[in-house]
Amino acid sequence: MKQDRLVIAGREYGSRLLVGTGKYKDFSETRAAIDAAGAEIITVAIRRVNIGQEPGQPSLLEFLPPAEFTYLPNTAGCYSADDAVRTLRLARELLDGHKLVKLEVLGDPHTLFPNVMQTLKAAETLVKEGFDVMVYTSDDPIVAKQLEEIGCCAIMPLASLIGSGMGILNPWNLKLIIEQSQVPVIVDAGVGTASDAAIAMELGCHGVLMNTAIAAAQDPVLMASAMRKGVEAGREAFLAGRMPRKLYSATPSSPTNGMIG
Ligand SMILES: CC(=O)[C@@H](O)[C@H](O)COP(=O)(O)O
Repeated sequence: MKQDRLVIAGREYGSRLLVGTGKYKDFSETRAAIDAAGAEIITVAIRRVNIGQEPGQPSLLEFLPPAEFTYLPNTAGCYSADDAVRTLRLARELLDGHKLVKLEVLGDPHTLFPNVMQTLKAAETLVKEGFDVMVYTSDDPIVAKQLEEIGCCAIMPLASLIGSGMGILNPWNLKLIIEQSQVPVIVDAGVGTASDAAIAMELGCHGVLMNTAIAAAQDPVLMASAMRKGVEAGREAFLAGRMPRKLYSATPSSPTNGMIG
């Protein structure tokens, strides 16, 4: 198969599995899981994970050096556009002018569903300030289009609620978003196991971002490896093109021409 690369904001990646860095036992486990996942892009909650905000404390940067991974600072825990913008400006300072970010503006702490009005507002400001914005959003194709028109470099609709492990609740909406988008569509949140990741990729998503399914597995490193294979298998199945349709009638698998008798 010819080289199949994920391109985000002009940069190419070999892995289509993006992973979070929260909820692990310690930074060593985080590192081991990320290695098993083969991920190149790792997302970091600026409000929760130390990347230099707390001098003297263990820093993720020591375990996952920015020279080896593409950092994707995110705004987990932000409930307004202003908060999200402020958080990403801080990330840019901490990471020496780093531009690639993940925007999420949440609606409430119960559902962690995106507040799309505030997300649109923050996206506009961040794009104007020169950030490359990957954006977490609902699976609403109209909002997804608006975010793309604002200039976001990747659209990241949820599969289901963050941390729920419910898998893909609305493949039909995801399909609509994929069909209309000129930028990568990356499912973010709600993946529970490897088959969910494979389904996202079979639908035509360009990548999958996940955290809880790996970090909260009984064996995070083994699950990370399974996720890697799920994403790769789903991508290959998408590129291969599935048999034309599902039809509840049988056709013999072996040829019937020239049958004896
Ligand atoms: C890590 C991240 O950026 C989040 O958007 C989210 O945590 C991902 O969702 P899951 O934890 O459900 O995979």
